Amino acid sequence: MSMLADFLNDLVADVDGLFLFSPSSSFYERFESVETGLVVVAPQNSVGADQFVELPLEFENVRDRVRFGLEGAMDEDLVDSGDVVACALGTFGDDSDTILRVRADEKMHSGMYDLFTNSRADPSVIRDVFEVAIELGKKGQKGSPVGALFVVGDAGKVMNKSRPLSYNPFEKSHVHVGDPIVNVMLKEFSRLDGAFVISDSGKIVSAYRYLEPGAEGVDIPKGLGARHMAGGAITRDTNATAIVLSESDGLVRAFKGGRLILELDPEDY
Ligand SMILES: Nc1ncnc2c1ncn2[C@@H]1O[C@H](COP(=O)(O)OP(=O)(O)OP(=O)(O)O)[C@@H](O)[C@H]1O
Ligand SMILES: [Mn+2]
Repeated sequence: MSMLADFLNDLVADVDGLFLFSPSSSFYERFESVETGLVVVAPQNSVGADQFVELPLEFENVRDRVRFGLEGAMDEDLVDSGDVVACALGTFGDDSDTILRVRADEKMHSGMYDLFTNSRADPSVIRDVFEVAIELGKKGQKGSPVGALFVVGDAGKVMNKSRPLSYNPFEKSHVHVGDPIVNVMLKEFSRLDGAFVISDSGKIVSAYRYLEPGAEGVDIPKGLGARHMAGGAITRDTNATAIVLSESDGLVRAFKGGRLILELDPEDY
């Protein structure tokens, strides 16, 4: 099997760093003293690594997990764009069963890391809302494209800067994003006007809100309409994150601090 050993050698030759994803402590200890550029990527830094990137959620998809780890490491200046790193991770279980070689690239800098780590709402709430938006974007509503606007976090302030367009179907309910039945409701109500308001912990506070933020100082790409403008602007006036599905181009965008920080095509997910 020397050819296979050669191949493995090639795979890790001249790398600038080694990323261990959720390593066990015994696995980590094997590398701890020898490697420079060692970065641990995990939900918690249970091994006490010096260089650590927190995963806010376990990405089932390996590409997403690696991309998130690299993006976090770039944001934290643990690697530079252009660096080539080896990653050790578990694809089928907790034990490391996979080695991959990848170049940290500005192109994989989607804003996802920043969105999760610097938002007020729980990372899992942001993820659940993304999933609803992506699913809606893929399927539309009964086959035709729909748009939707979700404002996540800092809900009290968001409510103060908005008004109802219609009765609020979530008025006395205590339902949360991520419950399967709620996702069905969100999709159903997305056909109607206005925004959903969701709390830091994921409670659906309201549907049908007309947002009235000040649009001053909002830096949003030209060509986006009122839904995106309102979604973007509310994140400047409050500490909310806005996740917007466009009816016209089908993309999902996220805004924070009055800026567009992420744009993705549901068909890629
Ligand atoms: N201030 C607002 N608050 C809440 N919802 C809004 C607001 N402005 C517009 N919308 C919603 O966005 C919908 C689409 O508006 P518009 O086409 O101007 O937005 P857009 O940014 O071009 O979005 P899309 O790409 O989906 O067309 C409106 O029908 C309305 O439901
Ligand atoms: Mn439009």
